[in-house]
Amino acid sequence: MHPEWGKVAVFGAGSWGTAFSIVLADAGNDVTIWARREEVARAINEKRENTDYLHGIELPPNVSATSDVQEAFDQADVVVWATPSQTFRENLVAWAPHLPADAVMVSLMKGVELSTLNRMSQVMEQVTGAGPERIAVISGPNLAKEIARREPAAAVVACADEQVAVRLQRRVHSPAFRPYTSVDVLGCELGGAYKNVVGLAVGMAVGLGFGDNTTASIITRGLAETARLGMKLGANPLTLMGLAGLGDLVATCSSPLSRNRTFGERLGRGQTAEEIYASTRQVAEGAKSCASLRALAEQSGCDAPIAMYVDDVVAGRMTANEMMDAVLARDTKAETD
Ligand SMILES: NC(=O)C1=CN([C@@H]2O[C@H](COP(=O)(O)OP(=O)(O)OC[C@H]3O[C@@H](n4cnc5c(N)ncnc54)[C@H](O)[C@@H]3O)[C@@H](O)[C@H]2O)C=CC1
Ligand SMILES: O=C(CO)COP(=O)(O)O
Repeated sequence: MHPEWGKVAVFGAGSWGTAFSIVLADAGNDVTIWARREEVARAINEKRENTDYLHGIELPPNVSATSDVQEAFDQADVVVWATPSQTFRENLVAWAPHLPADAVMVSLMKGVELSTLNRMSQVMEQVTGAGPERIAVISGPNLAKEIARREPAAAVVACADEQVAVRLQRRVHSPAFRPYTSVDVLGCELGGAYKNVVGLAVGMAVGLGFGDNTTASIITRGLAETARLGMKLGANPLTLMGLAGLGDLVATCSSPLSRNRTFGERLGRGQTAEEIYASTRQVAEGAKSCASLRALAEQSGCDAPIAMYVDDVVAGRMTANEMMDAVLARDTKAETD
């Protein structure tokens, strides 16, 4: 390990927390993963594998795991959050008293809290009282399985303090993972949450049997919708054209590995959200964030038909087929309105 670096604590031993630990380890960090279940921590330490979430991937020797919060934080100067967004606040309230005072916190999560419409950086700020120089986001086209196989990929490291972003960039730059810096935390978070909702809509189109014209149209209008809300909220539109916006949108909407796209595909084939939830324990953030992004758009006076209709389908108020008809029947307008 680098002589000036502390340890990195990764909270969440799901697919992304585990895959990102490989990036961190390959970049030269000592990593401790906090796992909610002790047997997952034990499997990581003894079998060098997270059999539940990343089967068949051998973890590097500088990754260990624990289910003890204090042990996970010990010696950490960077803390990475990789749990589902909707339960993050209650988790963080429990973890915050043990958080090392100067540690920089990094969110890998891609969702907007339903009860408050807050982004994860806002939750971090509210619960821990940390300033913007200790709050960062890493986001991009990063499907966990591909990252775990060390397939080349890039992402954005965003922090309001550019020097902190540059320091974090060094901590996550591995031979297969190329990070770019940004100061646009809001844009990165919005891009990450919105692409999941658009991924659901694309999945529905695929499930209904439609082809590439349909999916390309949804991706493009999804990006327009993301940019419309993003600009209203103060994001840099170029962020939404970058890796945390367009890049992630393309990866999610094109890949059968995406849980959001798969969730949408099953809705398109006529399953209900409840049936899908009952058959998987993996998180599809868009199924919840469609409602928060819809509400955020309504609050901002922004037209957001994709978030609105996806929310209606997930909530069972409309079928995927009815959604496609409704989208096409909307009043016509100029493309750039
Ligand atoms: N899987 C991927 O390819 C990527 C995922 N993300 C984001 O990372 C975040 C985590 O996703 P994944 O790791 O993929 O999810 P996952 O479903 O694979 O794993 C979630 C992890 O959180 C834990 N967990 C679930 N509920 C919890 C609770 N109430 N309290 C504490 N821990 C809890 C689970 O035990 C599991 O370890 C999400 O916001 C997702 O959008 C971001 C980039 C890539
Ligand atoms: O965020 C991701 C890829 O960047 C993962 O997407 P899913 O959550 O849809 O699998």
